[in-house]
This record gives sequence, structure tokens and C-alpha cells, in this order.
Amino acid sequence: MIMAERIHLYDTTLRDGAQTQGVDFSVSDKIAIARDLDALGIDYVEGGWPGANPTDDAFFADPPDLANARFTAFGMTRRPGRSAANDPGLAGLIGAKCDAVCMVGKTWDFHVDVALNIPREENLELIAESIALIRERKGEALFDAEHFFDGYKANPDYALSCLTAAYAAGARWIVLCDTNGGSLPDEVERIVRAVAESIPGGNLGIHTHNDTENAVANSLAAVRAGARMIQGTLNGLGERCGNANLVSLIPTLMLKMGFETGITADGLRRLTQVSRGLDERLNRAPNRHAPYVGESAFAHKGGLHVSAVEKDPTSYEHVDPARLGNRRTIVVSDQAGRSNLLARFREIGIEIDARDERIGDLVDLVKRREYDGYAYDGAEASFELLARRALGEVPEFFRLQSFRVIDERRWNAKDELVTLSEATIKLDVGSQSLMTVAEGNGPVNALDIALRKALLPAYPLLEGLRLVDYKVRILTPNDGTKAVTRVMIESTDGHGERWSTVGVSANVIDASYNALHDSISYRLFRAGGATAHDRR
Ligand SMILES: CC(=O)SCCNC(=O)CCNC(=O)[C@H](O)C(C)(C)COP(=O)(O)OP(=O)(O)OC[C@H]1O[C@@H](n2cnc3c(N)ncnc32)[C@H](O)[C@@H]1OP(=O)(O)O
Ligand SMILES: CC(=O)C(=O)O
Repeated sequence: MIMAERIHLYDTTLRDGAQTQGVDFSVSDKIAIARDLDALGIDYVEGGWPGANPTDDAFFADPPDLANARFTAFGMTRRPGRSAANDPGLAGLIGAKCDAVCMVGKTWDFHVDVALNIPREENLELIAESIALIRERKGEALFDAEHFFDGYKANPDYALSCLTAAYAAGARWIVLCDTNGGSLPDEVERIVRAVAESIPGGNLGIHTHNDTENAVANSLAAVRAGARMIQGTLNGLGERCGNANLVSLIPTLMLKMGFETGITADGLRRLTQVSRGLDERLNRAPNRHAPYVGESAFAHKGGLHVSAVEKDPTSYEHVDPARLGNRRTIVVSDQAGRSNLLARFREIGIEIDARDERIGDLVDLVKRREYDGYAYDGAEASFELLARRALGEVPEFFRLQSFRVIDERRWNAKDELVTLSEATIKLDVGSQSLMTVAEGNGPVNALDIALRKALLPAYPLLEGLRLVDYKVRILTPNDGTKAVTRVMIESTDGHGERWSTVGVSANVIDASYNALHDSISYRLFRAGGATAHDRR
């Protein structure tokens, strides 16, 4: 049996990822992320730079126990004018509780001249002495060759002599860094091949940045040329435009290029969860379009696509989403055909004969409503109601007679400027006519409160219903303040269930009411809805 070649995965989310503008990990974030990476099967988890800030000091003073990964500290070669043994930076690395140390060193003559401002020979001493000391005191030293590709293009002999100094001093991995992120895949492949020939036996790694949107492609080019370690981050976090995205690289290496990594098939199925878990921690919306793990990565919208996917998913899927822990979704919109509707019906549990003529009517209705501004591909609950109403399955839980909303902006008794809204709503629930009034901090909030106040006695299960997201989009911007607006609402029942609804109107309050009406109707319908208002 031919054994697959092994790629070693080195994660720098907690160090280069922490250099992302707007990202600020706490110690507990770092602990949780390190554990996720370890459970995934990453070989090296770089925890940060001990000595650089109190968070990293605290993290390295009491690091998490990792079952598989080598917990790694990052730092730089010694400062000029000091011995390695007397360098405070190296002392911090030696004192850190870790299994390995990765040190960045200069390899571009321009940087040695300008940033360090020392003779080029001296930089070779910085590298060799620092690597040798770390190797002796910590067991494993890795060398991040900063600006290697720019350095090689400017002065190949000098750039290579820096690598040779690190290798001869005992660096286990020599990692070639595209620090400014400006290299292209053909250059990376050519240069890595040349290095592999110049330093035979050296374990080469690659560390790329995404400044030309080529960090993943550059990492793969380096692997083609012989690199066997990839440094990258979860979701491509990192300085400026980010680092190579390990979440994209891992499945490509394993499922397409046939490499072995420390990640098992079970680990791979955790990838979607790990990627989205990081976004959750950072309070960011996950990228729907992220390859392999995004919500849209296996979402089929075009009618032709869905028709074929229904027959065999491999017709429009390059890998099985289940292998990444992701799932297939079928989207209904104005790009849909009968197949989209039938697939969605199956997903939501509607049983209908594929030849039923109401399906064609519903396709036409969806297309007309999308033309008017509705967007059902982001409002699954509104689509389900539309479909079930067309099939006569949704009762009228309440009927609006009228609503009125008043906004008031005034100075209060404390001489502060306040804006308050008041909504009055009249509606029928069964044979009862009701009227309620409520105040809110804005017109939609007041309307929402008034609506629920009226409905709660008849439908107590609405108690936990909350709006978690509210988005307004102007659909006809050229109409100025007369523009048609689309409101998308995301609601929760307070027990983890979430659903999205949509409303469209030239009046933003009216559009909001439509979306609220669908949100409440959907909640009542899902609670068993086909019977009337007295459900509790
Ligand atoms: C390519 C990369 O992403 S490498 C990682 C970059 N990440 C970070 O910088 C985040 C953590 N850094 C820090 O907290 C701080 O920069 C520290 C604690 C490391 C150093 O802080 P300071 O001592 O205040 O120095 P400062 O950051 O202003 O400048 C860096 C110094 O290191 C020197 N230096 C840079 N690279 C190296 C190197 N490989 N070897 C030795 N010295 C170096 C610079 O020449 C500069 O020296 P100077 O002050 O004599 O001009
Ligand atoms: C080491 C590193 O982060 C870089 O060169 O980009």
C-alpha cells in the first residue's frame, strides 16, 4: 500500500490571527480556541508571543493541556548588541511553558539594512545563536523566514544564507514567509523548488498572507514544490488582509490532493462547527460564502442546478457537504423551478404530488413576489407560510383591523431630548375584537409590543418570542424618501429556534408589520397551528 504523504498543520490564529484589526482575544478565548484546534487534529498551536503583552504572559504561564498538538510560543531572534543568553526576549521564550518555539528572523537584505540597521553578517549570527539556544533549552526550534520571497527576489544568495544559518543551528522547520503577501503562485512554486534543491533534507514550511487573495493558492503552490508544513489561521484571520485560511486548505489537501494530515475523517466533520464557533466567539456573522463550511457553500438556487441535484447531488457538488459537517440547502427564489419547490417541500415536510398543478402556480407567485421586492432565499419562514397558505393549511390566527403609530420628539423634565413612539392596534382574534396601545423606543418596537399585548391572552406561547435581527433595505433608491423598502426580521422563541420573515411596502412601518405578522403566524403554526386561537 502506498502511504499518503503527510502535511503538518501549524495554526497561528492566536498569534498572527490576533494581529487582525478588530480582534482582541482574552485568555479564556485563547484557551477555548486552542482546545478546538487540538481536538480538530492540528499539529502545532501557536499560542502567542510570551513577553509581548499580559494576555500572552498569562496564557503561557498556565496553558491548556493539549492532547495532540505541540503548544508553541512565538518570538524573534535576539536583539543586536546582546548575547542570546542575555536577551530578555529569548529569556521570555525559554521561560514559557511550551513544547516548541517559532522564531521570526530577517532574510531580506533591505530589512537588515533598514529595519535592523546592522551588518548583514551580524544578522546571520542573530539567527544562528538564537536558534541554537532555543534548540538547546526547549528541544524544538522553528524558523519563520520573514519576507523570504521578497528577499530571495532581491538577493537570493543572502536570503539562502539566512536559511542555512537557521538550519545548521538546528531549526527543525524552516518556514518561508510571504510576509507582505505580494507574491504570486508561480513565483512561490519556483522559489520553494529552488530552496528545496539548495537545502536538501531541510523541512520546509510555508506562511502566506492574503494581500493578493492568493494565500491559499500560494500555500498549495509551495506544497507542490515540496513544502510539508503550512502555517495559517482559522477563517483566514491575520495581519492586514489575513493569513492563509486553514479551513479552506485542510479539505483541499485531504480530499483533493490526497495528503494525510493530523486530522481524521471525524475531525474533518468538525470543521464547519470550529469555523462558525470562532465567528460566534468574535461576535461576527459567519461568511455564508466561505468555501466548504459556509451556509451557501452547498446552497442550490438555480432551477437547472436543483433539478439535477435532486437526481444526483454530485452533479453540482464538488464534495459531499457531510464530510465537512456542512449541509445542502435548496433555495427558493425567482431563479427557481418546480424542482426547487419540491425539494423545499420535502425539507419542511409538505407532502404533495409532483404533478400537482398548484406547484406551477406557486412558482409563478414566488417569482411575482420577488419581482415586487420579496426575497424568499433569506426568509424561509415567510416562504413556508406562502406555500402552506397556497395549499390552504394556515388558519388566520388574527385579523388586523387597523393600526396607527405616532412619533413624538420632545424635551423631557430633565431637559433631555427624547423620542418616543406610541402604537394603537385593533384586531380580531376569533370572535373577539381587541384594541391595545403600547409605547416603544421606535415605531416598530411600539407596534411589536402592542401586537403581542393584544395576542398574548389568546396565545400565551408568544411570551418568549423576541426579535433578534431587523434589517431594512431600500429597493428603489432613486425614489428617495418614497422608496419601496424590504424588511427582514429574524425571531427566536427563546428556546434556540430561529426563523426569518420578510415584508415589503413603500411604507417602512407597513413592511415591518408584514414581516412581524409572518413571524407571529409562523410561531403559532409551528406550535401546532392548524386549529384556532385558543391554543395555549
Ligand atoms: C511578520 C510578523 O508578523 S512578526 C510578528 C509581529 N507581531 C508583533 O509585533 C506583535 C507583538 N509585538 C510587540 O508586542 C512588540 O513589538 C515587542 C514587545 C515585540 C517589541 O516592542 P518594542 O521593544 O517596543 O519594539 P518595537 O515594536 O517598537 O520595535 C521592534 C524592534 O525589534 C527589532 N526587530 C525586528 N525584528 C527583529 C528580529 N527578527 N530580530 C531582532 N530584532 C528585531 C526592530 O528593529 C525594532 O528595534 P528598535 O526598537 O531598536 O528599532
Ligand atoms: C512570521 C510572520 O508572521 C510573517 O512573516 O508574516
